[in-house]
Amino acid sequence: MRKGIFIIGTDTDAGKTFVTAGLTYALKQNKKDVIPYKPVQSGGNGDTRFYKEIADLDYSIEEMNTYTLKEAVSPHLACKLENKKINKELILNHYKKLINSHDYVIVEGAGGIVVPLVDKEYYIYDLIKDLNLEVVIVARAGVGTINHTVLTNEFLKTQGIKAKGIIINQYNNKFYEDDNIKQIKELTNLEIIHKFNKLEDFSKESIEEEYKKIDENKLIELIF
Ligand SMILES: Nc1ncnc2c1ncn2[C@@H]1O[C@H](COP(=O)(O)OP(=O)(O)OP(=O)(O)O)[C@@H](O)[C@H]1O
Ligand SMILES: C[C@H](N)[C@H](N)CCCCCC(=O)O
Ligand SMILES: [Mg+2]
Repeated sequence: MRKGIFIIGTDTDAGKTFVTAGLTYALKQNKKDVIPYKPVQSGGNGDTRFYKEIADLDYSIEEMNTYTLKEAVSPHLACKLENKKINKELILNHYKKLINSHDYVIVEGAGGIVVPLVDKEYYIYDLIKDLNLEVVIVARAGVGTINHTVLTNEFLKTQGIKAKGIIINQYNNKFYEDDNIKQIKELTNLEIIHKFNKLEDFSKESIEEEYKKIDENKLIELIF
């Protein structure tokens, strides 16, 4: 069976792209047919370039993305600045094509869960529902994450979107980070699927080293 998952963040810069590329890398290492998909990116095509470079993908940027917007601001505003309007049908059709031709599709959101794609009309959570996908939440390890993560999970519940678990990013071995994770577990009742360390050196080599620690089987079992 072909399978998709939607990666949401507790905020922009939480590490969705880093995690999406990591999951892609791990599945690819395991000889799985996987493609990452970023429906809407604002601030250029950095996310899809990152997937391509870090996971050594042969896919073109266009295969992995529907809308690239210039300004690094909320997609609804970035669209307005270019006189564009996101057409959800294009995204839904793009996703359908991918899920019909790959075993695993990993979809990355933009920013957090309540980000407008079309002003007053269409939000990231609407897209998740239209795609009929479950989500994985990417959360930071550091101070501020309890509130962000619990609010994200509570909002998902109001929308009837199921969270499969949480991936902690930028873990830096601090005592308060362990307590943050404990609090998040207790308050959300969600599984902590994986913990990615904070890398001092964000080079391809050290990123790959971090990705090699992923247990692919556990990942497939918990996410898909
Ligand atoms: N584990 C990590 N260790 C060190 N730096 C990291 C790590 N994860 C992410 N970063 C840094 O944080 C930045 C933002 O991460 P990333 O691009 O994955 O966020 P995002 O959630 O995808 O943001 P967006 O909403 O723009 O898509 C990265 O460019 C990198 O500099
Ligand atoms: C530009 C940034 N890196 C993302 N691509 C878009 C983040 C939108 C956030 C909107 C908001 O929640 O205020
Ligand atoms: Mg990103």
